[in-house]
Amino acid sequence: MDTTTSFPKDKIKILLLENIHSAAIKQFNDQGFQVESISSSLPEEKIIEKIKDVHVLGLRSKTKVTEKILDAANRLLAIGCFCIGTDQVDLHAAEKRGIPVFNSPFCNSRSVAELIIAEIIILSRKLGDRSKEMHEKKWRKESKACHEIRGKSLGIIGYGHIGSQLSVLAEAMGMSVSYYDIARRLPLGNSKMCPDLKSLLESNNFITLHVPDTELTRGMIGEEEINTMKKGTYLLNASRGKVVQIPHLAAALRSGHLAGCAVDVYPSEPEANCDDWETELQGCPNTILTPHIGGSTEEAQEAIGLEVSDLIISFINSGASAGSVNFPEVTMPYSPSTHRILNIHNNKPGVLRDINNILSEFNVSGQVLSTRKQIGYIIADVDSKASKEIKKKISDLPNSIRTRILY
Ligand SMILES: NC(=O)c1ccc[n+]([C@@H]2O[C@H](COP(=O)([O-])OP(=O)(O)OC[C@H]3O[C@@H](n4cnc5c(N)ncnc54)[C@H](O)[C@@H]3O)[C@@H](O)[C@H]2O)c1
Ligand SMILES: O=C(O)[C@H](O)COP(=O)(O)O
Repeated sequence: MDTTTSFPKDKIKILLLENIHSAAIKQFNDQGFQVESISSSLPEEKIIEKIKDVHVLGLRSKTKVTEKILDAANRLLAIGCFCIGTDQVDLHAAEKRGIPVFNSPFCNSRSVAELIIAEIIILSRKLGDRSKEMHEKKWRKESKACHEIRGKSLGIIGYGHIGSQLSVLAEAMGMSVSYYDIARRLPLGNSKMCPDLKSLLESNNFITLHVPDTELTRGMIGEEEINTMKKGTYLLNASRGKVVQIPHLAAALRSGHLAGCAVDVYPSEPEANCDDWETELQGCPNTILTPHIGGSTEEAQEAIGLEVSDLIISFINSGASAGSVNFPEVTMPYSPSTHRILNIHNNKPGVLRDINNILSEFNVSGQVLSTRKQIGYIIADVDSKASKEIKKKISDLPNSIRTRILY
């Protein structure tokens, strides 16, 4: 392939935050890209300072990518969320600027499901308190209010990649499973769908949350929902921190209404490891607190690193946007001895006519277009002799947001 027109690969700058797995760094280095990897997240003002000449930003669940950051990111081609959640990125603002956001929709879902199974047993046998006592030289052997999980009931809120895997694992441990979801989901094994949230809350020994952070889920478990749960229920949250109203959870634990809880996510979380982090849940009985480690296994992080870096490399090298969460998904096989024009434009009537008026003067061997609410994305393989002229004409159109030329 003639690489005279593509942006030189060794000039492409990638900034990775939050200790993204070395598998991703290796993939980017193998492409000849420049990579800077930082183990922590960064506050908005620091990212604004660094983002000016960055082409790809990689992050996990902590880093907030705001419109203010995107306004400063005039070279940014793509964002990679090396995790499942993408609520930390202003997806609307990224779309408007023609910046695709890629994520890894399920590589760490098994890790979360296994953590929840472990925590259900730990809570049911009060292992957290027993272990803490042993470290304090206290021998406290007792079976009171300690139970097997076989024959107990698990209510899953959010029956997606994590919830459904958890359903199968819980049934394998002898639990009965019900779930509540706003979408129709295939019940796996003998699990039962609850018609509404209330019926799930009032009928399960263990209740676990596996929903995204959305307008609908923020604060969805508050005082009323906790009071709907039977006395002695256990609550687990490894979804997003704003889903459960912590003060009401802490009160229910201290009053004895809830028998225990396991929390992995919090309304606000530190940008890096620290020694002074506080939550109202500290000191509550039979309470397991973990620092957002649901997806933190070697297996999950390596798989995520490979998956998301592959998606980004493919977008940089061929314009393929499959796997993005906020962008029209377009891919097109390579056409030999052509140059590839990538154009992202405002999705307005007449734009395609203007582009095709330009392309119609030249030999086009392939063209694919897809649109979303705000933007359209077109890939066209054109005569390499005319590609620079075509790129300039399309780039100059009033509704063009970004136009690239490859090969
Ligand atoms: N603690 C961690 O380390 C960790 C790891 C991975 C994912 N997560 C979080 O868990 C969430 C779920 O992950 P997933 O892979 O299962 O996502 P998913 O998209 O596969 O499943 C989410 C499910 O929740 C349902 N849902 C959405 N809004 C709902 C509502 N208001 N009521 C009931 N159900 C609702 C959806 O229909 C979907 O079935 C992610 O969005 C992420 O925020 C946390
Ligand atoms: O969204 C996710 O996948 C989880 O919250 C994991 O986030 P992390 O990669 O920051 O651990």
